[in-house]
Amino acid sequence: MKILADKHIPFIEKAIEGLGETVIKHGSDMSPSDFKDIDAYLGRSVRKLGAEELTGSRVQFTSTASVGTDHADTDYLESQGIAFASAAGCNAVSVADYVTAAILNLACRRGFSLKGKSIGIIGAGNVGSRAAKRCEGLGMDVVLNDPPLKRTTGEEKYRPIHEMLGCDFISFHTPLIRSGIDKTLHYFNADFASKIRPGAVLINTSRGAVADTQAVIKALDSGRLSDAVIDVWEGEPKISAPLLEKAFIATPHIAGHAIEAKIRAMRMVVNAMCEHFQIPKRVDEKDFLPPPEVEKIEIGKSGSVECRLNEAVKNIYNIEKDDSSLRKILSMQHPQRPDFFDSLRKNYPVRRELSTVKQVVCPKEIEPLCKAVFPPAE
Ligand SMILES: NC(=O)C1=CN([C@@H]2O[C@H](COP(=O)(O)OP(=O)(O)OC[C@H]3O[C@@H](n4cnc5c(N)ncnc54)[C@H](O)[C@@H]3O)[C@@H](O)[C@H]2O)C=CC1
Ligand SMILES: O=C(O)C(=O)[C@H](O)COP(=O)(O)O
Repeated sequence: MKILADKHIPFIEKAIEGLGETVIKHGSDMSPSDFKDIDAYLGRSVRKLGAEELTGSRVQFTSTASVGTDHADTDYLESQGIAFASAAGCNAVSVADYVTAAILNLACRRGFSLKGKSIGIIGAGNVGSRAAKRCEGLGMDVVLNDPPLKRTTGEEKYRPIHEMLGCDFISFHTPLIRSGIDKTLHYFNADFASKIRPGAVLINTSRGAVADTQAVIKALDSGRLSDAVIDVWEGEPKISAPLLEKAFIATPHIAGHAIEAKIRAMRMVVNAMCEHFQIPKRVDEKDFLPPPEVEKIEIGKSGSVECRLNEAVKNIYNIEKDDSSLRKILSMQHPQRPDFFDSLRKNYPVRRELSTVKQVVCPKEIEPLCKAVFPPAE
């Protein structure tokens, strides 16, 4: 068996050792000829996957170590009888950590309290539902919107979109869907912007093209949006410099990049491949996870709750570092920028999920908030 795998799936070489011939490359360095004589492909979201790569290939099994599958032509794969696996839910905790870190950071630096602020969560799946729980725990009013879940479950907790237009924060957690009744392509556009609460905050950790870049820039310029937290960008790795300049927090598509999430994704796709080929081997993420780095965090006693929690979170995940790394792009020549964006993602430092801290010493009066920010490991 011959396997083509993305070099930046952590521990991939070790995990597939002994399973056959392996070719390990970074996704953006792979060319269609790399796919010709392979049986299995273990990829990431950085490389598209469809007819161009697979026509004439003998590949039987393909996969992506990500949740989003918009880079893969799943209709084509199905029509060719090629198996395809993704890593559903692998990084939901990591993205929820990111949203928590972003909201606390924004509230602290802008000097407002989160208590009683409202957030509309569009897409209440693995990420959205976890982000919602954290926000509720922080005292925010949460409105969920998820028409597909509303249709399948009938549950009242999924509200129509117009009910969240008045929210202080709007956070996107949908897949990128290009057409049909659940289309999310350019969901945030000029029309949407004209209906939201003036001064709202936009958070986009879903896919760049869920928001129309020009509409976000205009909404920031006009004050329709007071701030934006942008992790995902239209046309990555070529990103909009004007949006980067205007965003309050801007990061290089790393919300889901906690090491736990990446190893979970690796485990899911390798095991799916072994199952497909009826190979008895299974990998276990415990064999790859490094020990937690931070044993104990003490929450400070002075300052606003938001700033104290923000400082506590920074002990494990400092979102400001990711933001300032990305802003270095602005001092570079245009042709160098996409490679720099890519390199920040390829060489992302080890980041731990917030739940890995063993002990959080928290003043009694804010205990529920500490629990929301540092939830028990799942
Ligand atoms: N920035 C990052 O690093 C990451 C980004 N993502 C992106 O976030 C998305 C969500 O991730 P998960 O929660 O794990 O996926 P999920 O599949 O568990 O949840 C997505 C939810 O969106 C809902 N949905 C679909 N169309 C919708 C619409 N038009 N309006 C409202 N809701 C809609 C679905 O019913 C589903 O419940 C992924 O598809 C991916 O594109 C995911 C992980 C990491
Ligand atoms: O899972 C997803 O969807 C994401 O957006 C991941 O964070 C993408 O990770 P890579 O495939 O770029 O490693």
